[in-house]
Amino acid sequence: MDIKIDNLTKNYGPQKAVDNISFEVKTGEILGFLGPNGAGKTTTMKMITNYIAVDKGDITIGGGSVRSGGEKLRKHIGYLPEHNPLYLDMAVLDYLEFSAALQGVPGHQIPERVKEMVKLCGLNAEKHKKIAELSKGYRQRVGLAQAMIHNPEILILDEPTTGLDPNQIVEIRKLIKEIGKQKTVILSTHILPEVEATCDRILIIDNGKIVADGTADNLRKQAQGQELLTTTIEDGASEAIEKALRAIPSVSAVERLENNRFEIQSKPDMSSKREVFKLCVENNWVITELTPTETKLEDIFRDLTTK
Ligand SMILES: Nc1ncnc2c1ncn2[C@@H]1O[C@H](COP(=O)(O)OP(=O)(O)OP(=O)(O)O)[C@@H](O)[C@H]1O
Repeated sequence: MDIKIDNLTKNYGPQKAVDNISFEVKTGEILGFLGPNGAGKTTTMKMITNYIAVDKGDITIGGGSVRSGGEKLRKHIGYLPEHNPLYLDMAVLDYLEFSAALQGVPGHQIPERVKEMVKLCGLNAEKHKKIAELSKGYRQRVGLAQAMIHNPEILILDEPTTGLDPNQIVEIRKLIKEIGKQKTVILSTHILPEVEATCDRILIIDNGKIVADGTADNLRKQAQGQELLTTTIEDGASEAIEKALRAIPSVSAVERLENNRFEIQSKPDMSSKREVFKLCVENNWVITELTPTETKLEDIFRDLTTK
């Protein structure tokens, strides 16, 4: 089920939280929603899940507008809110049965659905415990199970791995990736490697506006523009090597990192690899390292959101 967002705007009084954004998410796609604190991620997610009303613009889910059919559309959506509200006094199984009934799962299907979610979310060993007795990570798993209990076609996950230990993070990411093959998933996070590990596409929002939309590779390419190489060249004096590198016509800047290790920036749309190689052959210098430096997602994020 596809989600289409058209010119969506939300204000809280004078505070503009979401400012005229448009994007689409297709079935089978996992979209990573990134942005600094207060960027508008949760507000957007709350509008998609119909927890708060849209001010301007529209959201269509499977072709139906949230403006006219919000209640009906809710059954297609599973939502893990940022603070994962749970009934702490309930046992895991009771809570999941209760959530299933709330979400309109027919009574005779509830035991089977609960069983499936317990298995999928790795809750078997904890299923008889009260939620209050669970660790943070297991509470998060219960939140995920609750979000998926009615087998929704769309999953909206607000910071799903917050508070999890590294092992649990890997497991929950695996789980989301698996689920995302058939469903439409939007997840927000502050953890940049998480987006690379889990998401097909990244949307970066800042001050209520979309500032980037694409795959991690695309964003990197856009940000890179210029080739950046790290090289170690041996068997020559570092001053002479640096001078010769600077003289290569395609090179725009050279920075010496350590003794004979340099960072070479090429001019826009030019590559210096072959010239560096030829230079070393001519001078009997030996290249022991020549690697293109990847722009990190962190750098792209900082670049786009700290203006
Ligand atoms: N109920 C509210 N009343 C007034 N302002 C609000 C309310 N909820 C959010 N805001 C404001 O709207 C803006 C967007 O907030 P939102 O919670 O959507 O950001 P976010 O990207 O989810 O941030 P975070 O990463 O910190 O969770 C912020 O300036 C915030 O202070």
